[in-house]
Amino acid sequence: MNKVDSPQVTKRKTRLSSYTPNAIESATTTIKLQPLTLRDLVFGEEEPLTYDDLISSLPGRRNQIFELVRLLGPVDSPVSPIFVYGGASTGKTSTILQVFRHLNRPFVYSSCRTCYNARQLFENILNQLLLHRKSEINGYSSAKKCEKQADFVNLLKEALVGVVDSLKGNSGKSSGGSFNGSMVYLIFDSLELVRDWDKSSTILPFLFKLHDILKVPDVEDALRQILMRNQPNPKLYSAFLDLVLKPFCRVTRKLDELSAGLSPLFKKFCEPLDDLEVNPVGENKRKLLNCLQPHIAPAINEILRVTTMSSQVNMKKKKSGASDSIDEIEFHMSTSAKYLVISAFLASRNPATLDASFFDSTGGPANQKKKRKSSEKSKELKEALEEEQFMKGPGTFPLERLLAIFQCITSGSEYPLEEEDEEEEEEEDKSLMSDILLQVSSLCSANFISKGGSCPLEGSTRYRSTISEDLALKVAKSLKFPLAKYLYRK
Ligand SMILES: Nc1ncnc2c1ncn2[C@@H]1O[C@H](COP(=O)(O)OP(=O)(O)OP(=O)(O)O)[C@@H](O)[C@H]1O
Repeated sequence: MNKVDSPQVTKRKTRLSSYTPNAIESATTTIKLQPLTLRDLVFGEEEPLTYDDLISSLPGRRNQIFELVRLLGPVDSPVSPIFVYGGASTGKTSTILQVFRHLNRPFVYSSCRTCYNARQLFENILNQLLLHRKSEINGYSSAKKCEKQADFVNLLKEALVGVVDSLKGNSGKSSGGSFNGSMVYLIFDSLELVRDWDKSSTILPFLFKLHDILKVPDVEDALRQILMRNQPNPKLYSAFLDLVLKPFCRVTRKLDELSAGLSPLFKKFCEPLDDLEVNPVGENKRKLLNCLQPHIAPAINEILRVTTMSSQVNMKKKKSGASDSIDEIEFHMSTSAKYLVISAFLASRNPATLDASFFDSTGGPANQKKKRKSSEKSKELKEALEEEQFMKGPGTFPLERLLAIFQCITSGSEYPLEEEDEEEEEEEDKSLMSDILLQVSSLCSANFISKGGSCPLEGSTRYRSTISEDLALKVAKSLKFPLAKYLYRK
């Protein structure tokens, strides 16, 4: 590691300390000392990087840095969503975070690797915007409970307005120093992982549309004017739009979709009326709303279904692409490589402290009954681990742990590597262990396992499984390996 890299790693940790698993304890200490401030919305506490330092901190990324800075534009200028993609560990995250450090602009960073469901992702973003950190004091609870997209939009708007006002009020100054602009950028890392946990396939299109959805108040007036054109009963239609335009605009701003969705709903709205030229106000308007209410949600759902249909088709295509590759695994991946994939998955998913309880001396799953008998203490341990696992997401592990799990699950006579006679099996075992590093390296290249930076304390490289539970279960099924028995469940 060269001299430029070392400070970079330290500084990145400072900015992201509240999201990285290892920093939970130090984060707790920090809360007691200092509440979060607006200054925590910019990268770290150190001085911003100069452009030259930025370029030299990321060799080979000059063009990408230049392009990113260009796309982000001058301070406080509107920016369309930017999608950054590229091979694993090619510096996407580092480049983006370092660019923000250089620009010294406020941002919120959430990784879909550590936030592995919609609720965690939404709450993580809101926590940062509301300068809220989970801690012992607040019982590790989030600032807001939020699971649904519609709730998230409302809470996000509220939080953004608050932050932007504060940023403006601070005129870029805070106790920790200055920062540029009064705009907050939302950065989503490892977005591709959303496909693994969002079975409804609505989160990705939603996130890509978030930029538009948040602009709703600006465009609502324009949409209203367009929709009002040629309406025979403008007062009635205007009253109707008062009730429905806002919730509909959260789902789509496309005129064709809006007109198609609003038209049948307007008919329902008119049903109880004898006189269509009426201007419903007060009690009358409330009565009409009550009649309309049961029809609003289904109509919005229908629009949502239509707007996400095309994305779903794309997703399905991608998914079928993925299942093709799963089928390919059936044919092209060796038995030992499959076991390695499963071992890595278990190492990432299960807390290391529970390894002993999952594997007995013969490599089989440990006796579950024995585990259940073990009293209050193990219950507490389980709860603590559950919390820990929840905070961490898929964990990293050293090579030794991977090999230990691999050995355990392959040495059990119940699940032999191949159906061979004993002598051949021994030979196979030897050659397996000798080329295992090669196989791990191949799995890293194929992106089944990702290789993280080395831990400065341990000095050894750490790995992480990148596959979803679905894929792990499919690989396990092909080996007739009972993966579920080895998985730590909440
Ligand atoms: N061009 C580069 N210069 C210096 N360090 C780099 C460069 N590219 C990657 N790295 C280092 O490699 C490691 C992985 O980088 P990073 O996490 O930014 O990659 P990524 O593309 O975001 O990875 P992933 O695909 O897993 O999301 C980091 O330690 C980072 O500092």
